[in-house]
Amino acid sequence: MFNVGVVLSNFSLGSNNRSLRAPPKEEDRYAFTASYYDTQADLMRQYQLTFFTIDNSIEMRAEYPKLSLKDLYIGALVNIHSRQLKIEGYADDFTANKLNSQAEITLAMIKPDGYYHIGDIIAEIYKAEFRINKMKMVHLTKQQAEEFYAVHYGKPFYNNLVDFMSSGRIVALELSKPDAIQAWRNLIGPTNFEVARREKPNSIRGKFASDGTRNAVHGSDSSENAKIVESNFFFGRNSFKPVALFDNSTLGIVKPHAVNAGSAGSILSQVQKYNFDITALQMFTLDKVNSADFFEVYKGVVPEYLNMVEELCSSPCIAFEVVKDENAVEDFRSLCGPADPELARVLRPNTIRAQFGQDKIKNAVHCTDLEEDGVLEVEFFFNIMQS
Ligand SMILES: Nc1ncnc2c1ncn2[C@@H]1O[C@H](COP(=O)(O)OP(=O)(O)OP(=O)(O)O)[C@@H](O)[C@H]1O
Repeated sequence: MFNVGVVLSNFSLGSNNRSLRAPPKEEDRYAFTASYYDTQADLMRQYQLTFFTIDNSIEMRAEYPKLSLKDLYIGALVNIHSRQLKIEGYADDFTANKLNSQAEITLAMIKPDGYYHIGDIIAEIYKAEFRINKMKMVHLTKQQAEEFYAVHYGKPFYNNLVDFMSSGRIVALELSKPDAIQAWRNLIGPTNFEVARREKPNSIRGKFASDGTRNAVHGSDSSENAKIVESNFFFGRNSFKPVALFDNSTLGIVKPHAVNAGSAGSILSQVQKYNFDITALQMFTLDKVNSADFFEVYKGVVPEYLNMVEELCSSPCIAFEVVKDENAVEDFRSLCGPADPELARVLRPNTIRAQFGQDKIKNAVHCTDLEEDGVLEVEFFFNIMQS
């Protein structure tokens, strides 16, 4: 049972990292079967425990069909047997060489004038086979906009650019795929909106830019800028003022299976098309405790409770605050449709769950059930989880 397993943990007890050295010889390693009672999942887990005498290190190996190679990238949070692990780096040259070339990082931004096209732009990102590693809606202060665009300080368009970039909500996204920087710049099109419209009418700027400064999106211009400067600017700190309104609002979550299927952009497009305002948006990776906390009210009430918890923490989800002048909770529930997608396809074929849901657990989106819980659920993500 262990031959298709993943290394679950590798705690080096010696001073050197064993995996960076020559492979151990047979006589240096001793293998055992072992078990561990996982209290979170209420399950007995089976492992192969290997002990390496050469440096007193261990390896635990177990079958793990839920995980795939695409889930493992630098910065990813993965939940394995009720433990949340952060992937921090590559442990050997083979992995680094093989995966680095497959996963260049770029920083994309949907600028304030792209706000009403957030869903459409995210749909294009998935269609072009980028992976979204991180995503966060923020509202830059003037000082933060000046810092981000410091390289243009003194140019004639600088003040206008800073005013514009701090004038409304933006969405920052860390994207990856092979040759991501160039691929994203090709997808967004020329900086100048007139050139974009004339020469690349189907590019993002060709479709959505409206003047020299208001050109809908941003893209990094070099690998160093993307990772060290720009991604860090948005995701390496938490000093942005809150964007959620916590008023007349309700919570939506694009569930992990729908994120993995690349449907998040199309789902958000529908939300925007029906005139809901998306006032906060962020990708989260929940652990099992957070997921169980969030669904606590369903415990003992709906038979699917445990499966709902498992699905929500299985990989990244995208939470968003939805605002409407009145009836936000009820109207958004109506757009999502019946909880069972099979039923939704028969009764309400235009709803989100009818179009993107698979079954009662993987039903594409979560929406708040009760009027009085709308703001509370928004607070769970954009107050408690965010901080
Ligand atoms: N001549 C200009 N007039 C007005 N605004 C400009 C001008 N040149 C650049 N800008 C604004 O400044 C931003 C940054 O300019 P830059 O030359 O770095 O272009 P870019 O790399 O294509 O854009 P971005 O950095 O936003 O991806 C542009 O996207 C645009 O919003």
